[in-house]
Amino acid sequence: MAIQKVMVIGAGQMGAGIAQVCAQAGFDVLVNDRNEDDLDKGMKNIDKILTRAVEKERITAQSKSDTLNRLTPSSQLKDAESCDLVIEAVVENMDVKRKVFGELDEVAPKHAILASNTSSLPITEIAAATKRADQVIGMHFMNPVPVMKLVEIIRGLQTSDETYGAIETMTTHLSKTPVEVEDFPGFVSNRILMPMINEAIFTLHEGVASREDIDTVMKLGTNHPMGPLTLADFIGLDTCLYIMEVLHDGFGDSKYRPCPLLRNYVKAGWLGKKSGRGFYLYD
Ligand SMILES: CC(=O)CC(=O)SCCNC(=O)CCNC(=O)[C@H](O)C(C)(C)COP(=O)(O)OP(=O)(O)OC[C@H]1O[C@@H](n2cnc3c(N)ncnc32)[C@H](O)[C@@H]1OP(=O)(O)O
Ligand SMILES: NC(=O)C1=CN([C@@H]2O[C@H](COP(=O)(O)OP(=O)(O)OC[C@H]3O[C@@H](n4cnc5c(N)ncnc54)[C@H](OP(=O)(O)O)[C@@H]3O)[C@@H](O)[C@H]2O)C=CC1
Repeated sequence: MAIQKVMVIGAGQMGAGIAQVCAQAGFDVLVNDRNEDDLDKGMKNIDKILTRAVEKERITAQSKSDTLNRLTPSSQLKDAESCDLVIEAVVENMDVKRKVFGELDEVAPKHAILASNTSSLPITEIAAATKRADQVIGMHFMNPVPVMKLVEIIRGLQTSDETYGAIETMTTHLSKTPVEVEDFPGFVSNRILMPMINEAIFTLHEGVASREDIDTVMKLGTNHPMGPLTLADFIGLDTCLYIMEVLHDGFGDSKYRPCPLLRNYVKAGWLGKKSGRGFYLYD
């Protein structure tokens, strides 16, 4: 069955971006969050990004209003009963994701595909919380979603070819490039990116250079658009720590141990740009 209606769960930075690109591609989208304030903030963020796109003449005012009309806020998982695809983008925690998938399995129609935007967690284990493991898949968007062209598509052990094909087609429809990846911790993107970020944090922790100089070296010396500490703040330090823990546990190799400074910052509530403070301060 063709995908027409989508629910995105979690209206944080990733969920809002995913909802936006789905609506821009013509899908009807329910934007779900358990927290009314987060939901409101997510919807306002989408409006802000679309307004900026109109100002820059990248889209028309009509296209902005058509996109907004396709987006409907939702505060109950039960609303998934009308959807063909659900994309989960809640916190990077296996227990939380398994709970969401278990509940979704009860309410989503039998034909619906359940996708996770997880950065690193095993899709096979998330799928095992449902009775439709063949219809569960990883659909890993990159941040910021409206700008970044890649989606890693991760097959769990039981993901069917039909499910894979539907998500590959959907990804192309969103004007993104799909790449098929096996279900290994951190997939490809974060297995490579996150140890680099973690090493940058060790470099700061050991006093090798200041935060600004570490970022400058990687920006000017290796042409990265953002330095690794700025990028960590942008991703969210909690998410970076969760991903390092998944790599560390998943491979059992000490080379993935999270830097103690990263742990301290997360314990302090310094989660990066989203909390106003990480390696840098934000307004
Ligand atoms: C953790 C995971 O699981 C996986 C991940 O996602 S890892 C993170 C992957 N992402 C990255 O590595 C991002 C690295 N950074 C970059 O590519 C760039 O710095 C950036 C695209 C974020 C910003 O680019 P920039 O040139 O520094 O700034 P800026 O000129 O303001 O923005 C460039 C364009 O992106 C758009 N943009 C920037 N931030 C945006 C956002 N949050 N949402 C939507 N659009 C955004 C701007 O509107 C601008 O569009 P135009 O070209 O039409 O003007
Ligand atoms: N940040 C990034 O660069 C990237 C992140 N990802 C992945 O995307 C996912 C989300 O990350 P991100 O958007 O950054 O996180 P955020 O913290 O910005 O947003 C997560 C949102 O999900 C909500 N939420 C948490 N639990 C539930 C639940 N049970 N039901 C409904 N909503 C819930 C949170 O609300 P509340 O505040 O109430 O907890 C919050 O609004 C993670 O799996 C992450 O690994 C993937 C690619 C890139």
